[in-house]
Amino acid sequence: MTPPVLSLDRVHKSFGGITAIEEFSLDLAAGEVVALVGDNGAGKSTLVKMIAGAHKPTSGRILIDGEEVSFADASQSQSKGIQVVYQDLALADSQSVYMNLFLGRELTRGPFRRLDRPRMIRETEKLVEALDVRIPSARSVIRDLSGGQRQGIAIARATHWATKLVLMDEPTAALGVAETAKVEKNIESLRARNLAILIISHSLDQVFRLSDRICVLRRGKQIGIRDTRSTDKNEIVSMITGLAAAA
Ligand SMILES: Nc1ncnc2c1ncn2[C@@H]1O[C@H](COP(=O)(O)OP(=O)(O)OP(=O)(O)O)[C@@H](O)[C@H]1O
Repeated sequence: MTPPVLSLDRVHKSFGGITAIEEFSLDLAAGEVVALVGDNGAGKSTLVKMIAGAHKPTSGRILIDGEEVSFADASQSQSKGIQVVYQDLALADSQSVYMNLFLGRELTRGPFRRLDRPRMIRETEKLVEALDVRIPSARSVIRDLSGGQRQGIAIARATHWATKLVLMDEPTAALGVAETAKVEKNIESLRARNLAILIISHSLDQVFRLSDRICVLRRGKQIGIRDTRSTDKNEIVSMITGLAAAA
């Protein structure tokens, strides 16, 4: 049997005296979209950062393809095919689109390893066209782009490099309706490529549109996991808040 792409096994995280995650377990399969929901401070970002290698779990295990991993930093998770799209995007504002797409993995040519700008530009153009990200040019500087265009670039970068798992921390929080729809289409195409996707979203409409399963956190506690098709917003809201569901 193929092991899950990602397994979290009783992961716990505290920051000094603050418990951010009590104990969290989840298996995520290839081609599956799991939504992580919970109120502010529930521990969602902390969980994503642990998977991405930005934080180390205090205890518990993280497995990729059935193998335990312990990432010292984000570049180690990237080399396992994991990419993150953060709320604040982590793009280099003063750099061009194509340099951002290849940040840290720039293409070079010749014995002096000069930057192969024409190839990076060509590949960027192909990618943004395939993902329908409308930007003036691959040479545009990030700070001159709109929020939606930037998010498109962040997702294009994740799409280009991810081979297993994409983590998304509120990818559409700052976007309008049309831009959100485009991002959701991109998420669907990642799923179609058999990537596993863990998405944090505060929009339950979005969560119900995109996810196969919904995992609820409340103040660091894993409240439960539901199949999206066999639950409803009432139940999820009551799990998030701890209050009884409305009749
Ligand atoms: N680096 C840190 N140092 C200390 N405490 C932290 C750190 N990061 C997160 N926390 C704490 O851990 C808890 C969970 O925070 P986290 O950001 O993971 O929540 P969240 O569910 O992503 O919230 P939001 O929806 O507001 O982004 C909070 O109590 C937060 O203050």
